[in-house]
Amino acid sequence: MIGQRLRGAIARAAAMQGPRPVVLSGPSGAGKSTLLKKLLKDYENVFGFSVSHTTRQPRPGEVNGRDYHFVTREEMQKEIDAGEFIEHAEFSGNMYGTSKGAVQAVQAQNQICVLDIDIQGVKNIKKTDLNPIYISVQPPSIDILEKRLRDRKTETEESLMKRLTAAHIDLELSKEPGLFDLVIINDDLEKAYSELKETLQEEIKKAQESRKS
Ligand SMILES: Nc1ncnc2c1ncn2[C@@H]1O[C@H](COP(=O)(O)OP(=O)(O)OP(=O)(O)O)[C@@H](O)[C@H]1O
Ligand SMILES: Nc1nc2c(ncn2[C@@H]2O[C@H](COP(=O)(O)O)[C@@H](O)[C@H]2O)c(=O)[nH]1
Repeated sequence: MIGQRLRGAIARAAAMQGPRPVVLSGPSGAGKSTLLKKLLKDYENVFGFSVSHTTRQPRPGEVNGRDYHFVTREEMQKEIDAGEFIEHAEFSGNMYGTSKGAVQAVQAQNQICVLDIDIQGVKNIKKTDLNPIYISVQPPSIDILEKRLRDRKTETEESLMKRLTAAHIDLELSKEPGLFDLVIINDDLEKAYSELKETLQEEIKKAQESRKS
């Protein structure tokens, strides 16, 4: 009886701390967005996506304000100078960044905030008090990564080369001990997704508990 009460109190105390945000990083084309979309679909009210700003052009099907806030370099620099960003980075010839507002919008909904950011973003978020779970999604090989990026048909030959160069750097830097809490090799999509869900189980439970109370 006492044991049960204690267990209940511990569960409530853990839930009160609130779930930690989640950072998904890894080379462009590794499968972050694919995994994230599955997570957002399966746990609609549990996770919320931190909508980044970018200066790159929208791809067909991308919606301003849902996939990214698509802005000009001048607009983004102005907001950075005004202190509105938690982190920002130059990637493959474009600026990307997470605004304070993007994270606050998700947290205001009581959802677990998921950030999809490159490795420079990871290093910069480490300097903040956000305290997320850091996950690196990686391809089984560079050749497979190149094939996935080519098949996605979103890149020019030039931007593809830039992304592959960045991928080599990412895979090297991500070996730093302690930088990531988990590395997922996204070979089989369902296996990778199961691994992601399993790692986030505790945070999912916390979020579901806090939504009940
Ligand atoms: N396990 C997998 N097996 C085969 N193809 C996959 C797998 N995971 C993702 N893909 C495909 O690889 C391509 C790249 O995936 P995705 O766009 O999710 O990568 P990403 O890491 O989000 O890239 P970026 O950082 O550029 O946004 C997509 O066309 C996706 O459908
Ligand atoms: N440091 C940040 N990196 C970000 C952010 N939003 C996205 N990204 C990363 O950029 C690349 C390319 O994305 P794509 O949509 O053009 O393919 C990818 O690695 C993303 O993770 C951000 O806010 N900050």
